[in-house]
Amino acid sequence: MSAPTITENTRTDLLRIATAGSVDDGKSTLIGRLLYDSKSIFTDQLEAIERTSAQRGDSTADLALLTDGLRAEREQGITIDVAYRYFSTPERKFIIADSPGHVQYTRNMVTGASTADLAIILVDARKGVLEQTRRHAFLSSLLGIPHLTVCVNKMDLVDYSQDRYDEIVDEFTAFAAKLNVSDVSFIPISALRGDNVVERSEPMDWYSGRSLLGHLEAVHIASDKNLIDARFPVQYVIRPQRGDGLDHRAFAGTVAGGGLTVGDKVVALPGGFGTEVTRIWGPGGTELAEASAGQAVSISLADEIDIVRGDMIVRPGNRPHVGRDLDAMVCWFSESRSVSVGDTFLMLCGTRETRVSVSGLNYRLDVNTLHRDADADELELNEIGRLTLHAQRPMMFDEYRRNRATGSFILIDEATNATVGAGMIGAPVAHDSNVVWQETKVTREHRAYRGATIWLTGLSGSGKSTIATELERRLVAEGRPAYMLDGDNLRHGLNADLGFSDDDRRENIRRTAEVAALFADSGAVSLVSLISPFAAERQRAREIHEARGLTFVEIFVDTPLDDCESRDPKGLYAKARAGQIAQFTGIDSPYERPITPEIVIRPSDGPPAEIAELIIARLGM
Ligand SMILES: Nc1ncnc2c1ncn2[C@@H]1O[C@H](COP(=O)(O)OS(=O)(=O)O)[C@@H](OP(=O)(O)O)[C@H]1O
Ligand SMILES: Nc1ncnc2c1ncn2[C@@H]1O[C@H](COP(=O)(O)OP(=O)(O)O)[C@@H](O)[C@H]1O
Repeated sequence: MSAPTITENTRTDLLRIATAGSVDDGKSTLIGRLLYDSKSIFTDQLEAIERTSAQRGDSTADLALLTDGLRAEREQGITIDVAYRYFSTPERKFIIADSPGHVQYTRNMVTGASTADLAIILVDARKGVLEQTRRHAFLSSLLGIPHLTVCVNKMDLVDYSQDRYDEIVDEFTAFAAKLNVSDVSFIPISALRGDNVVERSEPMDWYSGRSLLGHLEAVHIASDKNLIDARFPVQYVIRPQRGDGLDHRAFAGTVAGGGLTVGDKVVALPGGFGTEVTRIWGPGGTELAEASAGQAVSISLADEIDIVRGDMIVRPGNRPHVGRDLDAMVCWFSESRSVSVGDTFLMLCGTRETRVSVSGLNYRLDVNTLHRDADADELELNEIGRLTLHAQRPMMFDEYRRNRATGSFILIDEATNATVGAGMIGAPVAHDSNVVWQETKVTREHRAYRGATIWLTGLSGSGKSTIATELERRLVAEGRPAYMLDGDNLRHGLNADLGFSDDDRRENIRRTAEVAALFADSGAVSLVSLISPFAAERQRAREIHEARGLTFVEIFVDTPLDDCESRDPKGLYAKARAGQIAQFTGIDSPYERPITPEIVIRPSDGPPAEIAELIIARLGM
């Protein structure tokens, strides 16, 4: 049976709208007007509103009752802070997140707006651009909402004055220039009277643009989505049940970027093992050929890899950052506690949860002036600042501006389980600049042995590990401290978060070089057995040693690819040839041969034991 293909799933038929503004700005009325004039209100609701308005003696239906009714519901159950209203026209479907404008505005706006395509900012024509307007505009830009629509409301109360409107447009434009928003539109409206909401306004014939609804129907959002970076955070692992026809485990989740197609080569992070997508199911179990961002699907993979909730399936050549240190803009929500350096929280980033500690508060931002206060030592309710966080286990993430789903997280108070903050990731952090080198009193002269690093490089199966094992055995037998640092083994622990992309291999080599240098510094002989395919990285490993006065010996285990492949001790070449492992060195990932290694070993040099003898003799150990 052939699976149906979804070629175009950009979901441009749905527009998610966030609204910002306080009750006084007429937000409820505006939403009500949109629903009312686009005939989206259910008749029974409408009758109830007309009844209530009549009871109050109002001459027209008070549309704010539509959303205020929701607010009353909300007050009973504190969990729903953001109300979602749905309506549609023949052009499009709309979801409006109505976040109440009270004291918790940051939380509500962040919660309601984080997936929004467009934010409506309401400005009262009489009051103009207020502190709150700037705050909302800033939050919208921070949240990466691609389109901003400023509705200058209550135009009827300023006699539909074009001058007043132009003044507000100029003032807002001047502020927005400092923000990172690419698309800002302005519409003069009267939500109460319906001017330019759904129908064009007669008294404002000087305005030639679209009505708000016309604008919402027309705004182009297809190109806003990240269709490039395939990201599939695993939410659940579905194990096969007897008789369900599933012969493999399946992994359920929502595609958080790009798309996945049956047959795609993928890797599961942080483990980094490569495999292939074999099947994709949509909701209700329909089999699909592909899935794209926003779709909830389950997938199965060709290999039985150990994947758990919180892991991420991505394409081998396009990976998110994997790391434990990151920099983020954090909005603080908690009334009961502030955040400062040293605090710990649970971080939920996509489906992955880990404990984090705050390792730096770089600055607190004044959202009105955009001034950065670098002296701030905490963030309180509704404040926004840039924090550096250190996670207990590796996190997979993208920069927020690249992917809002994989670039955001929430912070949870471990004691109360309350969500206390939300963050938008700026960048990974390489190291902590506040760390200084701690000198020790024990120098190399005090140690019984001078250490060194013997670095074996070569293709997989070339014999690096076999030779290193022989060397280790001989040296230890002679009482020399020696320790083998094998690529495979390190990848089970220290380097478990790394895969086989060029970047990950570089990091793998860098870390291993650092560890080898520490062992060598302690007086041991580090026996590194790492493919280490890049000349520049091997050179860096050498420099790490030489900078500390440590001996570094590069041994090139020069076994031709054909020999390695016919040995194939782990069956990996066969898998790589069958396309089951991507980026395999020598097959579809490069190996740069060393030009001037200290020693070159060839298969004709004899069995591994003899080779080890030879090396020890050559090095005079
Ligand atoms: N795609 C791909 N390419 C190369 N190797 C792969 C790959 N996937 C898994 N493996 C297994 O991982 C071992 C290599 O790890 P290294 O840390 O030495 O590699 S590297 O230095 O980062 O290039 C290597 O072990 P060795 O055979 O001992 O070298 C393989 O067993
Ligand atoms: N000099 C050699 N001559 C013949 N076979 C070798 C030699 N060195 C290693 N081998 C064999 O080749 C394979 C190499 O595997 P391994 O040492 O794990 O390579 P690598 O370190 O590159 O992963 C082993 O099965 C080993 O017995």
